[in-house]
Amino acid sequence: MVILQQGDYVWLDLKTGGSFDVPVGAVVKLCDSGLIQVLDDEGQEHWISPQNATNIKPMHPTSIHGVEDMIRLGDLNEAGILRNLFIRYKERVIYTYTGSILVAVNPYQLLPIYTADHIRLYTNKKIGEMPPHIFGITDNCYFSMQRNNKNQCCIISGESGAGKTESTKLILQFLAAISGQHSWIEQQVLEANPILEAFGNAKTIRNDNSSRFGKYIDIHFNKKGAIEGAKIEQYLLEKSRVCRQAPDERNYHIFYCMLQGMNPEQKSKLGLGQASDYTYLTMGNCTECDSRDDMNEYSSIQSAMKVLMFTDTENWEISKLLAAILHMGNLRFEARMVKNLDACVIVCSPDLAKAAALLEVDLQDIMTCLTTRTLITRGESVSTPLSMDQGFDVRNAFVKGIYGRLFVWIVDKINAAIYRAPTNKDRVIHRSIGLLDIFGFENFNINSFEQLCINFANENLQQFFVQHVFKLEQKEYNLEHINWLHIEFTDNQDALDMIANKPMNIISLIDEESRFPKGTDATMLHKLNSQHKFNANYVPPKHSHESQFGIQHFAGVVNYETKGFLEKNRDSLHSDIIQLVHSSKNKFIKQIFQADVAMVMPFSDTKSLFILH
Ligand SMILES: Nc1ncnc2c1ncn2[C@@H]1O[C@H](COP(=O)(O)OP(=O)(O)OP(=O)(O)O)[C@@H](O)[C@H]1O
Repeated sequence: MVILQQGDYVWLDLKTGGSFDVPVGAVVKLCDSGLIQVLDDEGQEHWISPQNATNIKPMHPTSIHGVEDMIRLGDLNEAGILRNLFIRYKERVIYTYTGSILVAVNPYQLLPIYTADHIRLYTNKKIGEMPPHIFGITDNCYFSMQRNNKNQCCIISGESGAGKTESTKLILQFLAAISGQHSWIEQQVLEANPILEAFGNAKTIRNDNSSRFGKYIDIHFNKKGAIEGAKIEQYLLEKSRVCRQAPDERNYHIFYCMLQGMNPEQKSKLGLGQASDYTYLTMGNCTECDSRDDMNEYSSIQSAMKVLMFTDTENWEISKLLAAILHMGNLRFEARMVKNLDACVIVCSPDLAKAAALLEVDLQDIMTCLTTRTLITRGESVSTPLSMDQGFDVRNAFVKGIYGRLFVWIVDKINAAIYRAPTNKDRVIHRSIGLLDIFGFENFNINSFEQLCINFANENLQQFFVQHVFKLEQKEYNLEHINWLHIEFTDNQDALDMIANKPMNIISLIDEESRFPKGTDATMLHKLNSQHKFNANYVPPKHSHESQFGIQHFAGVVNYETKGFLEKNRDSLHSDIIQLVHSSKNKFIKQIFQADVAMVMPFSDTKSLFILH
């Protein structure tokens, strides 16, 4: 039995029955009148009868005022962790350690904790010597690299809007400051961010500046510890956003910035108007974003591009492609019937002419490519009409293809400026810190192929964590015959095996069905069900007409809607589009499609046979 006194801190289990039901912290206000009166952390009063006192448990002293390192918590459970973060957050303390992990809670306001003084205070200090801080963990990382001559890596993970990108920028800022040279290369590394954000970030309902791609920045240091270069890798840009945005969301910032910031003369050369003129920019019914200044951003992007050695010509070529994308988005299709087959035509419009002019392709060729498809059977090419929906799909795939390749080209261009491959001599002293800024686990009302890819990436990160924190650590204890209490943990290896490792895994079945000409989302789901229905990590649809399947991820079950899965996975352009690019007089578009065009094998004078991955 628990005897409580006024002023005691307790855990109060309200058992609300919700999916996220954890006890909350509370303080005892009265307990001499039969009932116990408690006030919880959120300011709610509760009267508890002694019979219900099982709902109340005394709080460990470490949880009462919170701790800087949660490893020290006596109540090391979900409630203990959440309360610890909560009471610190109320005091505007956003950083807390859990051993070598830093937990950051987004303050959504500028706190005065990133000044030059803070940089000085955290430089060359041991973890624990100063209160938890992103600079503290970065300093630790930098000095481990220097002292132990070992490459380091920071993994930054969290849900959208949690503050990953801001944290990455703060880490970079600290590293630039302590590495001490303020060199040109250092400035170039810092200026890569505005460019990446312009082309890879967008306003979503959760975050006005949401990164729609993952990135890994490897920062290289010379033997004196100064930044001497960096290399950026990008993953999984959300290309669908170029053609479609959910309500209250925007397309990539660069489009709006360009329309606001470009001078009228340039705009008229590109035939551009304002954001509200373009279907691709208005699908979310939102062309402006309160927290952003598109016009000013445009000039920052321009100067960052100069720092990263984008020439004026390259810059102009990029603008031409962006403008062409906007004009393509305004094309109108009309349905027709041709020889009893669904067909379509493109309505002649200034947008069509402008797109053709900017892409430097024949107007008639664009029309043909977007409304028909050439099939090659037994050496003969046959043209079949596309339905209006198919025409839209081909147009959108083309546009996504341009934007996706443009993004890759831009990252390559940045790398050309900031990356210097180490010579053999350098390799010995070459040291690096890698920063992984990657999308966190996602579970929306409707989850699609993108969420499967994102959650798969997170399953891998979780396994990395499980390996290092539990498996390898416990193995070492055993080897050294250390007496220890086995720690229970959930190993997600089985889920990973089912998704991507074992034969007939989910990804391989999706891939296989995507390559199969007659494969549909439904046939794919059928194969997934037959293969995995008895796997504990697979949740088959309850009814045969359902188009969803579920996966038991480490962070919970996610249901995936399979409609559209194969189209997204195929993601390759049909051969006529590659042929169109091949015929273009625009050298830049040819350059960004280089790898695809190289796959074109001459077949006859006018037609080609394509082997696409
Ligand atoms: N340390 C911080 N101090 C002040 N504001 C912050 C901090 N971290 C994040 N924010 C605010 O939160 C917003 C969202 O942060 P950020 O873009 O870094 O999230 P994210 O985790 O990278 O999200 P996404 O996955 O959508 O890209 C920022 O634009 C900024 O306004």
